[in-house]
Amino acid sequence: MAPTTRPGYRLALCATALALLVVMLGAYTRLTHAGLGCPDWPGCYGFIGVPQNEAQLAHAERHFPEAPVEAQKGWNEMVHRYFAGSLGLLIAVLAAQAIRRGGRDGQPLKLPLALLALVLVQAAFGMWTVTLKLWPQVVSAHLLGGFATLSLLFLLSLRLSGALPPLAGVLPQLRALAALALVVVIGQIALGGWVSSNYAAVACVDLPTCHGEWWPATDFANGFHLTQHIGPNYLGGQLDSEARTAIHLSHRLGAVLVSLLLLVLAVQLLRHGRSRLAGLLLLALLAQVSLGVANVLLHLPLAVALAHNLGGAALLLVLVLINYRLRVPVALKVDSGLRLVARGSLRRVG
Ligand code: HEM
Repeated sequence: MAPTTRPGYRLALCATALALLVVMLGAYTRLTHAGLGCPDWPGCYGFIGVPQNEAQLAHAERHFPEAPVEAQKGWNEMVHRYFAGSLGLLIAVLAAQAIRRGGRDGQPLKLPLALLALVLVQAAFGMWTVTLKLWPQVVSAHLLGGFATLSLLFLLSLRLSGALPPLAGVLPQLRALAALALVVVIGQIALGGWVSSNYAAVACVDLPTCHGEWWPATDFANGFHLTQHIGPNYLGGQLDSEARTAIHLSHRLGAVLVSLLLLVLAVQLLRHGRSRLAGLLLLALLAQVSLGVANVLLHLPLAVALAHNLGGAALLLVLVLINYRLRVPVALKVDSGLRLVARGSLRRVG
């Protein structure tokens, strides 16, 4: 039986693609040091675009003397905001449609509502990113929120796609392993955000050693002092070299842990006949580790840093897909007279 998609599927898919673009634009803004390209929010020096003519530039100088206009950085920031705003509207439409359908016929309701709440929180974090002048805690939370929005939209698309999940029983251990892998990858993404927002990417420029040593001088207490408030302006980073080294090394060690765990998961998927999922996982992992290594050895070229961000998103989506495939969230009728009644179990009907 060919799977039939549910209403809202195409819109959810468009929103997922747009979320990926917004995440990439956010990374571009961060990596081009344009996070403070507009010193206010939601406007830019009080305008809906970047100040251009003489009167607007004079207004900007009068009201924001400490932040001279840099048109390119301003546009990087504003383009990200406009695309993020459009994504918010799209999610609001998805939520309104879900409310109208009232969760009938297995249509998701809680997920679109959770997405709406999340995108509103993201808007607030976007504002704090600017008003708290790139405080790393806020920048990292904003990055994680972006990845969460993307993953949940992808999950919504999967649930609306109507594709039948595999029928064969799945071992609870395999499901638990996949769930653990998802959590660990989220942790690694958070660490990556912390590296980026603390400008620790080039804290070590050799690999696998750092400063020519296997374990150089590090300061974990300051590197992970989450309530620290050094400022006032965090652009370019404020931590000293040893604290940045600690952050950088943690992300490397995290990558080793992630790789080992994902390799075990891939082997288990293969053993359970899920070779395509295993292949996808290995491909995403290999690409992400290679891009991470290239980031270090080539001293963070913009294109590689952007691709590493995209790779993190791809790895996350692959894990969402695997976890979804290993679970059976809704009752689905199938031709053979078998009905899927609960997570992975089969019952004959009729
Ligand atoms: C294995 C899975 C990995 C994941 C999921 C991951 C994820 C991430 C993410 C999400 C970021 C933040 C990007 C941004 O802010 O735009 C990041 C940053 C970074 N990662 Fe990874 N990473 C992984 C492996 C590695 C490896 C193996 C290395 C190198 C040894 C590495 C080096 C870096 C560096 C240098 C940055 C900072 C880039 C910047 O400042 O923008 N990563 N990582």
